[in-house]
Amino acid sequence: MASSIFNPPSSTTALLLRSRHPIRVGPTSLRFFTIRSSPPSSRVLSIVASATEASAKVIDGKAVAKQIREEIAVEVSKMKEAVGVIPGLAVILVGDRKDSATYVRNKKKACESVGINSLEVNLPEDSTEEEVLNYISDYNDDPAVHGILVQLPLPSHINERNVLNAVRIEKDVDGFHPLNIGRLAMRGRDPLFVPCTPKGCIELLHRYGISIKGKRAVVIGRSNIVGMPAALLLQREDATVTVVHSRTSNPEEITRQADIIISAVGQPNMVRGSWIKPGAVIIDVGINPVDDPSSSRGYKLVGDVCYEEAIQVASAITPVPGGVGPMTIAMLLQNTLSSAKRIHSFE
Ligand SMILES: Nc1nc(=O)c2c([nH]1)NC[C@@H]1CN(c3ccc(C(=O)N[C@@H](CCC(=O)O)C(=O)O)cc3)C=[N+]21
Repeated sequence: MASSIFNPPSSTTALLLRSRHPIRVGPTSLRFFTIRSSPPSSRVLSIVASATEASAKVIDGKAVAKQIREEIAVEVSKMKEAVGVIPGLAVILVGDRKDSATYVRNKKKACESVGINSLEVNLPEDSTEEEVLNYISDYNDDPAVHGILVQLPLPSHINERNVLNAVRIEKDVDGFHPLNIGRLAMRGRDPLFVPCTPKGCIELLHRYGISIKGKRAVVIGRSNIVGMPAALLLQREDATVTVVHSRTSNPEEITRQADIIISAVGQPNMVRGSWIKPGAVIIDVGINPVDDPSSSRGYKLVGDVCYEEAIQVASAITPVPGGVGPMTIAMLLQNTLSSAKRIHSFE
């Protein structure tokens, strides 16, 4: 799979070309350069004044995800042509949480858009653990299925650990199996799959030419599905990583040292402008519904980071929606394709 560093989608190409250099992570961001290089005439002074209310570059996850889907579609048809195999993703949804149903529908649509087969089973809320395990076992043995995803969260009477352990690691496209996580944590070892959301965060940094090596990174949140694997991935990319969590004293002070911030806590607008070092790059994983009577849905989605404040301080930031969310799904498709390739020894 092509994942070259200077390979942004068409809508961001212009921005990157204009800036000539990739974004510098750290206090010397381009906007300060603009200010210093302005001659001191009164007309220019007003430009300088507005430039100090700088605004960060917006990292367009939706556009990058679209480009990745296009790349995957090409690979899927190549594979079909060469070996007659179509990658297949099986999604297991238990219960009728509205948000989960929406995510599953979006995953299905995304599969269709790139030519991946999607199988879906929607089990009732009161299904037993055994019933869920039986479906997993069938998909484990089904040669048309290359990836299995059990939508989380599961109803509380089902043991998540037993369920995730049951997915064959060769089909664990979520990357949640303990053996995949264990390999991710070890130097000199490689997991078969990297969890989709953290992988999407790193892919955004790569595609925007933001270097990670030697940078100070702070991950806010330590969940098994985002925070912890994001910290492991950043460390594999040679960042110096600190994890800030609910029991951290001075989270603001620690976060302010970061060149790169990945926030995955699920608290709307928790990270304020004062938490951010000027020029830092912010990847906001939070997708938090907050009441909004002016919206037709009655709510809107906001991130963990107070966007209006952050955009004044950071050099680049992902929006919510349109940032990490679409990348999560693109990475799921990528993992499913690479699983099918590996199982059929293609490439
Ligand atoms: N086994 C499992 N794997 C997952 O990957 C998984 C899961 N369970 N459970 C739930 C979370 C959440 N998740 C999202 C994926 C895409 C968007 C997404 O595309 N969001 C859009 C907005 C969508 C909207 O407007 O409602 C965006 O941010 O632009 C959001 C959330 C995957 N998850």
